Amino acid sequence: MNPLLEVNQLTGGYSIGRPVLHDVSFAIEPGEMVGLIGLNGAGKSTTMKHILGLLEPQTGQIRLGGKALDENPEQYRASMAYVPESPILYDALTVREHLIWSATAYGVEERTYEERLVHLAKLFHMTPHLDKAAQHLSKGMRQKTMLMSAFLVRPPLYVIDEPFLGLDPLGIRSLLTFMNRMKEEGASLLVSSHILSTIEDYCDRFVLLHHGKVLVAGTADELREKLAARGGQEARTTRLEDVFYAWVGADDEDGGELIWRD
Ligand SMILES: Nc1ncnc2c1ncn2[C@@H]1O[C@H](COP(=O)(O)OP(=O)(O)OP(=O)(O)O)[C@@H](O)[C@H]1O
Repeated sequence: MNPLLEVNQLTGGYSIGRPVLHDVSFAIEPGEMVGLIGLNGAGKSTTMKHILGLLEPQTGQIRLGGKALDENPEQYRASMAYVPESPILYDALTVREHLIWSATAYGVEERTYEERLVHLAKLFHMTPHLDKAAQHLSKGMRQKTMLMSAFLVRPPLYVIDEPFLGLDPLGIRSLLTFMNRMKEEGASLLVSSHILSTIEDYCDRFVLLHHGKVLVAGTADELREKLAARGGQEARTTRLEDVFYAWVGADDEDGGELIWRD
């Protein structure tokens, strides 16, 4: 199967000569959910901005459906929906108006829009809030509005940055349920999070970023094996989150450059 998204030896960031990302490579197959994991400042959002085309690679390439952004910008952009870390909403527009705007921008037919709207509003417990202006929404409701706008569209790829912050436990469960459903229907998802334990059971694979480099990538079992092979035998039984953060935390204390060796 051809990957839907290919990030190939990406070096990039905000200014030439001072890259934030160094030689980052990973791919996502159709129907796969991949967790992009790392500490604050590891480069997760920067990687996503490159995938969206908001930043240009200094070296390396990104392909979506086999094509780079400049080969077919319209198709590239229409093939993904993005949920940013901090909700970006128009204060004066209601939740419903945001959803209509999103459906229109992506060409979702009216009947399909209505069906999806009812389902998503129910799932995220937003039915009573659909006609509230964004400025009157709570933080979690703002986040849910962004998520619903993305999920209305049903693109091949979802890029979701820190989706769990601000959501209550019911919201987190609704989101995980829906992401799983999208995955089963063949969509691909790239989800960044610090909270590895929340997505450990949902992601097919993980890409662990540290100081802008891919430290290690693979399934949860593969990561455990690799970590255990480094001498941490407890990695076979401990939660992946504890193993990973103990490891990168120790690296930061040493001030050393941690490089994964297979
Ligand atoms: N707009 C920007 N201009 C210049 N540097 C930036 C900008 N945004 C982020 N950076 C830098 O890029 C590096 C990676 O930041 P990034 O936001 O990608 O990390 P992250 O893994 O998403 O972190 P967090 O978990 O805190 O959201 C950091 O050193 C940060 O200071």
